[in-house]
Amino acid sequence: MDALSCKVYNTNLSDLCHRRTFSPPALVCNRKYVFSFNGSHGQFSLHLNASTDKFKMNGKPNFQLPVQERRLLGKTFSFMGDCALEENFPGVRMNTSQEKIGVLLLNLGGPEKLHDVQPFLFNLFSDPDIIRLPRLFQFLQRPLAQLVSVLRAPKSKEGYVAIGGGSPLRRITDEQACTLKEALKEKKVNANVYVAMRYWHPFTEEAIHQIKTDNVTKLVVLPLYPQFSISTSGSSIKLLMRIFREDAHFAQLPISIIESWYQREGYIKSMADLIENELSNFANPQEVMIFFSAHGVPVSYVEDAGDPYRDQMEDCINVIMDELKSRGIGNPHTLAYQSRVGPVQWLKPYTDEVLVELGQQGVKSLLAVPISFVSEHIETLEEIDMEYKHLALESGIENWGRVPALGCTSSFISDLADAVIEALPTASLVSSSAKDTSSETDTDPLRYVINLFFGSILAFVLLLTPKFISTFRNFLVYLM
Ligand SMILES: C=CC1=C(C)c2cc3[nH]c(cc4nc(cc5[nH]c(cc1n2)c(C)c5CCC(=O)O)C(CCC(=O)O)=C4C)c(C)c3C=C
Ligand SMILES: [Fe+2]
Repeated sequence: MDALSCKVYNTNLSDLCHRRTFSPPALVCNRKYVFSFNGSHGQFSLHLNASTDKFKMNGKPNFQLPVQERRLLGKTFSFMGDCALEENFPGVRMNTSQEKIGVLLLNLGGPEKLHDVQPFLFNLFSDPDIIRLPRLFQFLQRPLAQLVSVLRAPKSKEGYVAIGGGSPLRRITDEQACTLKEALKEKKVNANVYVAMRYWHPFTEEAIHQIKTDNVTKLVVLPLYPQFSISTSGSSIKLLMRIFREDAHFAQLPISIIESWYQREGYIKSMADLIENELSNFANPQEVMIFFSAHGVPVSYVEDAGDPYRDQMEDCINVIMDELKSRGIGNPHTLAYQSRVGPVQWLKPYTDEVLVELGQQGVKSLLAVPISFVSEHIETLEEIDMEYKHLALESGIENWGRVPALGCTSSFISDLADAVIEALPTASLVSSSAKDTSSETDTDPLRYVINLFFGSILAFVLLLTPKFISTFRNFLVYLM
């Protein structure tokens, strides 16, 4: 490891503008080298694939170091010109016996029995990242969650009854955790893999407790959502950061958080494999419309709160379609958003409306591709397989297919293992000084009383306005 010397010269990037020495590569796997250094904008990791000569910066494949001349000389890599990098190949490294690596998988969680549905919905709607109330009204979050969960529960239960009486999410996530542990082991990394659900068992707090008990010395946090949204990975990461800041144990633990990974080659190729495979089941594969259906979020998340979800989703689909094109598959495709809840505007176009339009336009064969989630769940098994299939057939579409969720597909899990390995060198201490403004209201009693006082007055005034009354009525009608 010490034999490494790795320097970058004269690049025009602000963070690489000085001569820098990188860390030794923390792990080498299939000739992939990962170096890290602290730049003025935070910690960076540089990924070098010695087989393909390609660089990745902080997991982004499009990042190109301005390299003018490259030479591979025996055991020395030399990059000259704008950037130079030299290293002696250090050989394969296993994590040491003192090092205990933990991988924390983040997921949503789902009710296992019908009896769990209402409390699960209460947990979901209590999350300020799911129902985003203006600051002054945040004290209404829990009463509103109680009301909405009770009203929504009967409709939700119907869905869970249709898929066998409960969510398969816990079982599938546990299987993914086991398979990931095995994949890491094959790549010479011994790690424990933990599951943290946001709204049902095993809750995030349970996983955190286990990580402490096991004396994990380095942690990689991996959300099981390919694309980032405030409402999914964002909410789970926010909760984790709060726990980490409040627990002295985690102040000493190097942690690396992978926020999104939809652009990873292994994921893209695995999705393309599934699509290619399902297309081959149609009588005329080249005529099939590839219909990506993503879970929606309210438009305000993207347009007001800066959620990158829509951009990442569109980018993800473009990359998958490029991969398919490179395999000679040039089918038409479209993207729509499903599963909206409540009276606000959600990302458009809506899946149900597009299906009807496609039927009217004469599309006869359609392959539905669930794209925002990597395991089967109520919205694939009930909403897509039952409701949307029925709607599509009614609208004139004759041949229907659906791509399965990735689940434990080996190429996909192997890629997740690579993502974990690549994230290890960037693990660093979570700053205790970073301020979490979302919890301020809960912890500052004066602010809470002021909010309660003015919020109650505002709520009272609003309650009397006709617009509010009709919005609220729509809201309830929509939920039931
Ligand atoms: C990327 C995936 C998801 C996003 C984005 C998302 C946002 C989001 N969801 C709701 C409301 C509900 N979601 C529900 C279930 C549910 N949601 C996701 C994924 C995303 N949600 C999954 C995987 C599941 C299913 C879990 C399971 O049991 O299998 C539900 C409960 C089911 C129902 O009643 O329809 C609700 C409600 C909102 C409001 C939101 C964004 C703000
Ligand atoms: Fe959802």
